[in-house]
Amino acid sequence: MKMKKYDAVIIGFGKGGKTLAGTLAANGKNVALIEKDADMYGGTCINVGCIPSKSFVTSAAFSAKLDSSFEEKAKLYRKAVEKKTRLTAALRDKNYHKVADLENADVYNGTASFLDSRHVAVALQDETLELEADQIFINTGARPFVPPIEGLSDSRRAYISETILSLEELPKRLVIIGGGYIGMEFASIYTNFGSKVTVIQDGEVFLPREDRDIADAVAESLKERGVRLLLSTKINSVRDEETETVVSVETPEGGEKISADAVLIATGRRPNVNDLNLDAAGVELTPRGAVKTDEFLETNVPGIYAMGDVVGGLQFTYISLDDFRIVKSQILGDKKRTIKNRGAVPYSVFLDPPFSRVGLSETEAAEQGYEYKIAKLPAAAIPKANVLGQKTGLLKAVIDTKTNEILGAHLFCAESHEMINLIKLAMDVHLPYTVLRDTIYTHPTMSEALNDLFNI
Ligand SMILES: Cc1cc2nc3c(=O)[nH]c(=O)nc-3n(C[C@H](O)[C@H](O)[C@H](O)COP(=O)(O)OP(=O)(O)OC[C@H]3O[C@@H](n4cnc5c(N)ncnc54)[C@H](O)[C@@H]3O)c2cc1C
Ligand SMILES: NC(=O)c1ccc[n+]([C@@H]2O[C@H](COP(=O)([O-])OP(=O)(O)OC[C@H]3O[C@@H](n4cnc5c(N)ncnc54)[C@H](O)[C@@H]3O)[C@@H](O)[C@H]2O)c1
Repeated sequence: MKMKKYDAVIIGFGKGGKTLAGTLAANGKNVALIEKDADMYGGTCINVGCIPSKSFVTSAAFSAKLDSSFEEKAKLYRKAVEKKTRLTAALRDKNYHKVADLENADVYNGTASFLDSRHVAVALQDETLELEADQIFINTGARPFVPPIEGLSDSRRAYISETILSLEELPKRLVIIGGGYIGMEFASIYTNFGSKVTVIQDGEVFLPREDRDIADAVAESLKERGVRLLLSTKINSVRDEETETVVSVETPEGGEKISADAVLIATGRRPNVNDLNLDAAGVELTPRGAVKTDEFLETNVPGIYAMGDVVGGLQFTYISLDDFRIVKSQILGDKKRTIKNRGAVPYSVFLDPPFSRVGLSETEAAEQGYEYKIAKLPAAAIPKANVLGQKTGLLKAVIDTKTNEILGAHLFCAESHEMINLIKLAMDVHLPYTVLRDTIYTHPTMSEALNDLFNI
């Protein structure tokens, strides 16, 4: 086996890994970045995750505004797939060159597995290389979990998010298994494209982590847009027939057979550790199968770190990026940034309108014994929401009555994915809510709604 020595080996071309490769190289280190799939340079986000799905969100919202037949919508959908494919190809190329063109960084297209705690084998197409480094970074992401439902893995009409993004024929009837992030976003996307969407959720509570008033507003909006939500529903089997697939379910009201042209599996993503041969390095896993790290993202083996989805925490691109910041702080900086002090982590579910959240819900604030007050505003009261024709929604914030600081916020309204970042910043720097209430915002914008939301 040919051998090569580096200062750092990074396994996986995800957000954390590629950013770290550039930073280490800029700091004079020799770096190897290993990616097993040449169609995945740049990672999940730009190839099969955030970016292509948000390209679909935009195309679908445009399609929803048109008063056209299903056939015309199917044509627009095909164009949306083409647009998404062009976009991801351009980003992939850009991402590849951003690392591969660096003088002291090499990109290898092969599957990496540990030989021991300092050596990694890379299975290239026609040979296997051995790479040695004192620092090794695992950034291998996550892969979809496919539940053991009879007929599901064999169905030729069953897709995961990666593959449905390339399905060129708009399904007339789409069944989505799972009502989490991917389930909700794809339900919103495909209903806007013109599909008849049914979401099947095993749990009895819709959006279980959110306050009921907000979850109810989101569920109501999806139903009004034509999405059928089945809760507490067990799937017995998925069976392909000649022209359709039949999903047999047990709902609280009894058994039902749902016909579909496509079935999307959106039942969570599990850390990608299978190929890594972690035992050889002595790297431990958590009970849920993620790479176990301390708060500085170092594994139990000194010199081996992990970043992103493979760590088993929140699965967002910006968490992978922040993991990079933590690792950078460890190996090049003051060692102060950790997963405990990275601040409030906001999230957005890109529905139409989007739903965004940061910090505590009202239920959590009550459970944790805070004395709090609630600020609420219907989206219909916001001038910009009326301009946009997006009057659906509700904004809610939880405020600590002792400190006047914001404990958390749920924003279900147009542009909430932008607004939530303002609230996150206010929380991180411990601003009293009155600052957001009294500040000048440009007009007409959705952000200016914070003047009114916090006017309590
Ligand atoms: C449909 C969808 C929509 C999403 N939307 C959003 C969103 O809007 N906002 C958001 O923040 N997040 C979103 N996410 C989540 C986000 O994409 C992930 O959290 C993020 O991309 C994870 O990045 P990462 O750095 O952990 O690794 P990844 O980007 O997953 O990269 C890991 C890479 O490692 C490679 N690899 C794996 N094993 C090996 C091996 N043994 N050897 C070599 N290479 C290997 C893989 O091929 C992959 O390219 C979405 C995810 C999906 C699926
Ligand atoms: N906007 C965003 O930031 C965004 C968008 C998409 C995905 N993501 C990331 O991708 C990850 C994966 O998303 P996801 O939606 O696959 O996972 P998820 O964990 O968010 O949701 C999975 C859902 O499937 C349900 N489920 C599981 N097995 C089932 C079964 N047999 N029948 C019916 N329902 C079942 C679960 O109860 C859960 O509600 C998320 O954790 C998220 O971090 C983020």
